[in-house]
Amino acid sequence: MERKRESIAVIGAGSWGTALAMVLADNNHEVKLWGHNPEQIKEINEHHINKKYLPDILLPEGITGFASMEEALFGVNTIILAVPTKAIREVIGKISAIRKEPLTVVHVSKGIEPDTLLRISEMIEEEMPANLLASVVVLSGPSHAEEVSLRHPTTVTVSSKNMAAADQVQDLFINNNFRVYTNPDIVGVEIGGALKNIIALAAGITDGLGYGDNAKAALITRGLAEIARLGMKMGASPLTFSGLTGIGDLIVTCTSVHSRNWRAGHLLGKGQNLQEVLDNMGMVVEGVRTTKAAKQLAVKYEVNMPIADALYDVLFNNVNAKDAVDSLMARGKKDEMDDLTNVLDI
Ligand SMILES: NC(=O)C1=CN([C@@H]2O[C@H](COP(=O)(O)OP(=O)(O)OC[C@H]3O[C@@H](n4cnc5c(N)ncnc54)[C@H](OP(=O)(O)O)[C@@H]3O)[C@@H](O)[C@H]2O)C=CC1
Ligand SMILES: O=C(CO)COP(=O)(O)O
Repeated sequence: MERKRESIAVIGAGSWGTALAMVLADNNHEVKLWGHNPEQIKEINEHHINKKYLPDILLPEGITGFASMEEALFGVNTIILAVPTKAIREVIGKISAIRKEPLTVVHVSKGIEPDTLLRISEMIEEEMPANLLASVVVLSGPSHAEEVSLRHPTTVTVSSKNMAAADQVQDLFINNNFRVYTNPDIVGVEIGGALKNIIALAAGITDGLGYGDNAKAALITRGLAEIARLGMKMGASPLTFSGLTGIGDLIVTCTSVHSRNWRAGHLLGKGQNLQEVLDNMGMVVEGVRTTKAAKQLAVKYEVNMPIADALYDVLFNNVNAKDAVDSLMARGKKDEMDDLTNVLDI
């Protein structure tokens, strides 16, 4: 494929920002990787390694690290925003204070903001002055940074209210290891990506409790049902939940040892408390904060979300993990398609 070389800034030098910077560098783009830790940026520039996040990976020469946001943004029209959800507003604020020209913002984070209940593209639209924001695109799907950095086959989806911008982002990233699809359903893509982390925490918990594949299959399937119920009420297409950002991301996050959400859940299931777990992770566990948002969304949209509710009780109300599983199993009888058919009106 004939590809125009572009200068692109990746904002956030954690696992995902670094892995995506590698994909862009492999595609011959000039990649400016911004991080807020000058020591880490020095290490990236001098040794081509991001020791904390991808310790065994040699970064391509096409990636240059920047600790100055001003320098990172100079001469770029597109940024990849790869920081945890809770840092989005602060980082967009920094960018907006510096930038004079419009930017396309590609966000790759998976979360929902508690209290405002905004999706990430909505947070960006709210935080960034309209004259600086050309388009917001989301890139999401089943994609652990550890495997992307090894150039293992990976598929993701891009979505936007402006699908011409999503098409351009597809062209920036797509290559023979990293296959990028488009989907115009931005609500479904963002909701699926954010809420699968809750189910992955729950799957880690059941694994930690010593339960088996039956329990995990139940969580993935019934988790998808509750994500779809909520997503459809929020305006998503039901079809999106059968795609990469729905069942695809649920499978990878609930079954992979790379998943921080699964790993955190596993430690909880083994008996550690939440603070101990988070202190030991050293990386973002988005599902914890998203569980608070999901609990609020379930109330707002009047959707039944028993797994999210049970997880909320384990995380924030000191409910014992085994007791939470027992209560889920002891609920009243239901039809498998209850609530889904109501929302679909069939
Ligand atoms: N890792 C993965 O495989 C995937 C992750 N994602 C999503 O990408 C997002 C980022 O995750 P990921 O890269 O994995 O997270 P990591 O924990 O690996 O890295 C987070 C990065 O963001 C930086 N950061 C945190 N707070 C701020 C801030 N206020 N200002 C500037 N930088 C900050 C961290 O810096 P410091 O080192 O100083 O803490 C670190 O460099 C999440 O929403 C995640 O769900 C999506 C798909 C795959
Ligand atoms: O979103 C991811 C894979 O698609 C990464 O999941 P974790 O944040 O649980 O590691």
